[in-house]
This record gives sequence, structure tokens and C-alpha cells, in this order.
Amino acid sequence: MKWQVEESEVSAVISVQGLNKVYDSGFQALKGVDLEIQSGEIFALLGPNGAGKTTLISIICGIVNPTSGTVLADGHDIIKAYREARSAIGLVPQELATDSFETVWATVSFSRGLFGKPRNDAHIEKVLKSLSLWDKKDNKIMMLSGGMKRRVMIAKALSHEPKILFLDEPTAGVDVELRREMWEMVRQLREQGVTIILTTHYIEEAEEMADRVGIIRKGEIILVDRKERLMQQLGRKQLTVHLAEPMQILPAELQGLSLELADEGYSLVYTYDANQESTGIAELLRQLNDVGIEFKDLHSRQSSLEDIFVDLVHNGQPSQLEEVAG
Ligand SMILES: Nc1ncnc2c1ncn2[C@@H]1O[C@H](COP(=O)(O)OP(=O)(O)OP(=O)(O)O)[C@@H](O)[C@H]1O
Repeated sequence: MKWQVEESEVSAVISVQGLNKVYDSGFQALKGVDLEIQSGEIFALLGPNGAGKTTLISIICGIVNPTSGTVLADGHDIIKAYREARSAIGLVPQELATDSFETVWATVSFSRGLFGKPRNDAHIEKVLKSLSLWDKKDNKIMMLSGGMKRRVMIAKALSHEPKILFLDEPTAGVDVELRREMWEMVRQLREQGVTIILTTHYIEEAEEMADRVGIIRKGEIILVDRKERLMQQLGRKQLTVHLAEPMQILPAELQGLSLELADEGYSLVYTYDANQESTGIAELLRQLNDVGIEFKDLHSRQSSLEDIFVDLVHNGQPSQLEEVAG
């Protein structure tokens, strides 16, 4: 039905299909990537170094040519309708341009002009204020702190009122305080209706911010899912049993269980699948009792996105993952 087609067109603000990239060196950096980014979401693209994150972003933003495949940004083909597609996108690249003698105001206004947009001082003022740069508007960029330079890069990317903002490693090498500040800024942008795609290898960043997570490995998207669902479906739980007396080795009776000694023998860590009907905890506690092991406390924790990511990237096979993600 037609209205359904239109609805999906409206909700996918970026649509990538069958995207391949072979660099001149012959290296294939992207292998048949399919990806849809929904309007208004924060999407985190996670992957180890060299996985193809920057290549993917650069193609969508028109900086690198694809070898084959199609990309629509805000409904515009990035090659056939380059200008329209590009003007829907703001890009904050990995590298900071730090050597500018220009003022903050001049740099950000100039960026807007590059997209052929008419001058709009009120918009530039709004952007600078929302990024807490207003009182620095007459300062030269080279005189600003690293954190402020990063904000200037974001202001430049927002100068032409894009619907979509790409942040390539937005918090690489920044301190914890500044990272939190950046996250807050990104959330505010989303509230203003901007769709945000960020690449990161800080899992914490994706865990904190993303609505959906895509995992890329060796040029292939191996998984895309809602963050909560991913954590729920692929997550395992760990139960830590704090022992009354330390233990040197596991008694023979307990060796068949997925148990590990930790904390210099003061803790037993039991790993289980939270989705299984039977977790095995009751059985574990019964066995501890039978063997005469006393414990002081029990404590359980859900595996983090980091545990899941490490598992997927280093051990996971796409076929298994599809099954799990099903
Ligand atoms: N111009 C190029 N010519 C040849 N190979 C390239 C070129 N640019 C990137 N590559 C290779 O393509 C692969 C993907 O690189 P890309 O920069 O997209 O990865 P990434 O996931 O962004 O990595 P990082 O997290 O380190 O930024 C890497 O193996 C890289 O060496």
C-alpha cells in the first residue's frame, strides 16, 4: 500500500543499500553494507580500529566515492542529487581544525555560506548560544581550549541547519568531564529534532547515549539493534558469591559449573544466561551448601555493552549473530 511506503520513507532519514568500497590499493573497506537510520534517533556505530566506520560516514557525506551501492540522505541520492543530500547533513570530523586565525563567529558563519544558505545571524547566534560559545564569538579559534574547539566544529556542522549530524569519534582523547558535557550537548540536539549518528570505540558512549547500535567489523555490519534489546538478548548475568572464608581451588564437586574464583579466593563468580528458564542458581546454592561453603553475600550484575561488544567482535560469527538477533 502506498501510504506504508511513504511512511517508511519519512522515518528512514538515511538509507544505505548494498554499499561496497574498494580503495585504489585494492583493499575492500566496506562489504555490502545495508543500513537505515531513523529520523530523530541517536545511532551509534561501533567497531574496532579499521573496521570501516570513517569510510562509511565519508561516503554518506560525499567525501569518498562508493564503488557500488546506493545511499539516500533525506530522500536524496548522494551522487545524483549531491547538493540536496549534502545540505541535509552536518559532519563533525575526527580531526580538529585548530590553526585558524579567524574568529568563532566568522568561521561558523562562513560554513553556512559554503552550503549556499543565505546569511542568518539569528541562527548562528542560536547555535553558538546552545553550545555555550556565545561569549567566545569574537575570539580567534587558535586561542580556544580543546573542548571549545570541538564545540566550534559542532557549531560549524550545524550552521546550515542540517537534519542529520554525523559525529566521528566525538570524544576521542577528551577527559571525562568534557565527554559528559559533549553527551549532554548531543542529547539537547536530539531534542531539537536532529538525527545523530556517532562513531565511537568507547562502548560507554554508546551505552550512555544510543537508541540503536550498529556493530561493524571488517567492513561488514554484523548487527543492528535497539540498545536495550541487544543488552537484554545477548547479555549474560553474573552472580558473585562473597565467601566467608577464602578458597584456593574449586572443590571437585563444583568444577562442572561455570564458576571462577576471584578476589583472591574471596569470591566465586557464576556466569549464566539471563534468558534461560533455569538459571542454575538454586542448584549452585544447594551445592555450596552440600560442600559446606559458607557465604556472606550475593550480588548479581548484567553484562555491559562492552562485554557484548568484545564477544561479538572477537568471537562472534555473523551467522550465529543473526540467529541471536533474529
Ligand atoms: N584511502 C585509503 N586507501 C586505502 N585504504 C584505506 C584508505 N582509507 C582507509 N583505508 C583502510 O580501510 C579500512 C577502514 O578504515 P576506516 O578509517 O574506515 O576505519 P575506522 O573504522 O574508521 O577506523 P578508526 O576507528 O581507526 O578510525 C582500514 O583498514 C584502512 O586502513
